[in-house]
Amino acid sequence: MLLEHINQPQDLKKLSIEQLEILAGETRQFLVEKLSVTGGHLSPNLGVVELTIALHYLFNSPYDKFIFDVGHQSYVHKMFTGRMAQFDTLRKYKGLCGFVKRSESEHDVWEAGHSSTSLSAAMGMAVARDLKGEHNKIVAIIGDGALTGGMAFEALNHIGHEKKNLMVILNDNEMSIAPNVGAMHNYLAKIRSDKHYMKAKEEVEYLLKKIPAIGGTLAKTMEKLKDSLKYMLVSGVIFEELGFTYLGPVDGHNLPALLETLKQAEKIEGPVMVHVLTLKGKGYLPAEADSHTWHGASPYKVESGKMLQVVGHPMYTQVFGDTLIELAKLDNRIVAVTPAMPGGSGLLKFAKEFPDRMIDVGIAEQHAATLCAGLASEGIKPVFAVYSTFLQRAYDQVVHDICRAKLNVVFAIDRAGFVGADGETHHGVFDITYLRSLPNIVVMMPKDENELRHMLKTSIDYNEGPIAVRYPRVNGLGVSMDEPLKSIPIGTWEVLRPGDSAVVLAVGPMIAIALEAAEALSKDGLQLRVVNARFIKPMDEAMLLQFSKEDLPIITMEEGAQMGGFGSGVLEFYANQSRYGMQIKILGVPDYFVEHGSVKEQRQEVGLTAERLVTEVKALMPRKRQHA
Ligand SMILES: Cc1ncc(C[n+]2csc(CCOP(=O)(O)OP(=O)(O)O)c2C)c(N)n1
Ligand SMILES: CC(=O)[C@@H](O)[C@H](O)COP(=O)(O)O
Ligand SMILES: [Mg+2]
Repeated sequence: MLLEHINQPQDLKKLSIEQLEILAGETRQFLVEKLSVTGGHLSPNLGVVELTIALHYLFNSPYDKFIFDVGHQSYVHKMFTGRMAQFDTLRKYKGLCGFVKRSESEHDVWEAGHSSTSLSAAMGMAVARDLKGEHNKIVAIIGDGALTGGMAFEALNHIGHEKKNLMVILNDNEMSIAPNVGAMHNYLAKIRSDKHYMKAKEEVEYLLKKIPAIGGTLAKTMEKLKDSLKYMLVSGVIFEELGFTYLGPVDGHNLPALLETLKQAEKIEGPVMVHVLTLKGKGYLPAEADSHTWHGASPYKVESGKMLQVVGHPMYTQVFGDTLIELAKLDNRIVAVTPAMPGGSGLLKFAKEFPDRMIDVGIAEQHAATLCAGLASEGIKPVFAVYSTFLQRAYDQVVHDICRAKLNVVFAIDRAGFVGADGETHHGVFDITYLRSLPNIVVMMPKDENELRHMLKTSIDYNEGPIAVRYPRVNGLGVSMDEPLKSIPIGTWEVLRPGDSAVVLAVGPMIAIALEAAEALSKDGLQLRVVNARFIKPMDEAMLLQFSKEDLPIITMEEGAQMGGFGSGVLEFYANQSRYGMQIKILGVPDYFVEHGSVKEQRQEVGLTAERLVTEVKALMPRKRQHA
């Protein structure tokens, strides 16, 4: 096995081209086997095996810098940079990260997780290199999906203008997570698919090479025509217009062709775009056949290609999708908008049922948000289905275009709270903080999947401005969902368990944890009142005033940043009411980025557990007795 002798990129350089091709096969086998146990981003990584081999074969990482966009396709890079032995811990707690990670290796020069940052980072590194008088290569590897991100266009605009020496490898597999969308996608498809065009291009390029030998006036005329001919036939003319030298498209699985093109690119001054055509999922038939499903694979059986289904009640995501269909049947104002996550957001069935009321804008959260504002300004009821972490990308649009204008946009915020294996770049732990501080917005979170249904109904019925319902990346609790949809009065909480020792104001999945703690405390004679604080904004002020009258110690519990979160809101409320001397404890996510692992491990790490709540309630008791 060649693979076992690859401990560092230099080991690749000792191999012949034939051996590199054998190594590609062994690398795929390694990925398919390892990820059948750990799960992970299988199809993206199977698509970049030859490309990653070629990059490490030709260039000298970490002196030459590889910047992976998103970073979910960096497993092969990690294999060749000394981390093969750690793949059993991929995306596990304290194990190998599923994205590029500077702390793991000197070869990991740029961290991401969110899309479309690689070109800006590459430009920054190129400017830095030139200011320092260094001469290393800078290579950004960006997918066709990530290229639909606005940041990528901002960077292309700047790079093409500044003409810095850097290389952009466009890994074009025609897929985002789902099939890619947009005009850029269509343009790339034209380049990819126009075989006659490619043939003509080859013939004319052959002729252009012969011009000097033709001699006489024809040669002079052809010489004059050369640029316009080249211009006409350079397939990536859009990139050439932006100041790049475009090379390709080249077969991303043909190592000799890849190596030749990259060697050619290396010699070119200024920015170069190398257009590489790959097959997402290459080499593993189930992933080739359905690279959408195999984009983020659960553990699976290699032979059958059957993913091991997680047994449990429907995910909140599925309940969202089903409920939105139910609501959309009754209300034709409803339009769903997704930034390239139709599957992850649970909208595939909706898209089938209402094809003309489902909009996938590509990886373009900023555009998606203001598109929703435009829709709402004309009386449509847009439902912006977005992961909490990716909504961060559109913060100004939420502030400037939606909240300030008080437009009736519904935010269906999925992956709210810890997300598990994707880790720190993907947790939805900041949206409570960044939304509750905005005027005109309602923010709520259900206690279970049935209440999610009612909150969606509430959102559609609400016409006083923007409203957000956030829900976690977990299975529901298995509660009944038979009752007819009903609106919930805005700003009302509910007491789920009575008690007069202390009050816990719990948000979303923290409620189940609070009920477990209450049960344990009752065995010690302490009665914890459990409140479903389902409206983060506006809060139930009547209930808050009641608690201060009863002089009850209060604990808030949220799977979100403590800084500026729901608990902060409770503190602010009492401070503004001049209710001094209240005993209030905030349980949330501390002020650091929580790494990958399982949701359970992440909650354990930050103390969002029943045991912790029991301890905190007991710690508040003596002072309460002192009062008496
Ligand atoms: C800002 C942002 N939005 C959405 C995502 C979710 N996401 C992760 S990978 C991906 C598709 C990327 O497509 P492409 O760049 O073509 O890479 P491929 O998986 O095809 O190799 C998306 C939408 C993200 N990581 N960041
Ligand atoms: C890399 C990326 O951002 C997406 O693939 C993300 O990992 C999807 O997350 P879910 O698995 O929660 O849909
Ligand atoms: Mg792609």
